[in-house]
Amino acid sequence: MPENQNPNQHFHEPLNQPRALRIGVAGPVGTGKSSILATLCRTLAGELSMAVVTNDIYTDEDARFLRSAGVLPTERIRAVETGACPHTAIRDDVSANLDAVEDLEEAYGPLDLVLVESGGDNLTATFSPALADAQIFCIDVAGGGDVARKGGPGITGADLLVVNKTDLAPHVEVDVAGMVTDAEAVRGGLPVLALSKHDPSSVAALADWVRSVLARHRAGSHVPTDPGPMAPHSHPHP
Ligand SMILES: Nc1nc2c(ncn2[C@@H]2O[C@H](COP(=O)(O)OP(=O)(O)OP(=O)(O)O)[C@@H](O)[C@H]2O)c(=O)[nH]1
Repeated sequence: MPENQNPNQHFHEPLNQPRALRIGVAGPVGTGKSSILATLCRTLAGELSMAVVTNDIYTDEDARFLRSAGVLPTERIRAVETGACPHTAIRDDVSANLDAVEDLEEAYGPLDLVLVESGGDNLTATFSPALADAQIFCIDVAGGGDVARKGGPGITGADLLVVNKTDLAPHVEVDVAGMVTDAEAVRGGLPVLALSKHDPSSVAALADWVRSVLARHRAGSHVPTDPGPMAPHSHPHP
């Protein structure tokens, strides 16, 4: 083993199979990222071979939620405990996540689709294009109607922006159409989807978006883009 090599890091032989499409799902705490993964698994697992990687700072709670939801065979759901700012594991040093994705591909491949959920964070987290071929950024109406105007790389540059929990809009006095218009104004033509897990037509639109990215990935015409770096931040070091 070369000097300086991390003994815990696995090394993967190149797989003799097409690589799965990797879609990252990021967004602030509680906006519905795990629910989006569960919805996509329920909708697409009958037609696609899928796996999931979750990121939590201290626990494997999101993975346990998805396992208990019964949306995929439990062994296809892996948890990465980031043990640090969740930005780090999806952006600065993606090796633990890449390990998890490649382990799943080795064990259950060929896979069509791997979904990677970021740890809940503020508005600034984005995936490195080295980890995610495409990324969904999720905000929700419960965060208030002005969230879409606040910007940040996920809102302005993610491949898809989801405005989630639209069924709650009347209860929190938010105008969903206005929120979507605000978001579209800062996204330069990139798509915005108003979603509720209780609204089948919006769920179908989400699944169709995934199918369209997968078709481009398979055709070799999908190019991962970087929504841009997160805002400057620092980590306290004990
Ligand atoms: N009414 C409604 N509730 C939703 C919807 N999507 C998610 N929720 C609820 O919102 C809460 C948070 O959802 P999660 O999917 O756990 O959110 P998350 O972003 O993964 O949360 P963290 O991993 O803690 O950041 C749960 O109580 C969900 O049931 C929706 O479309 N409508």
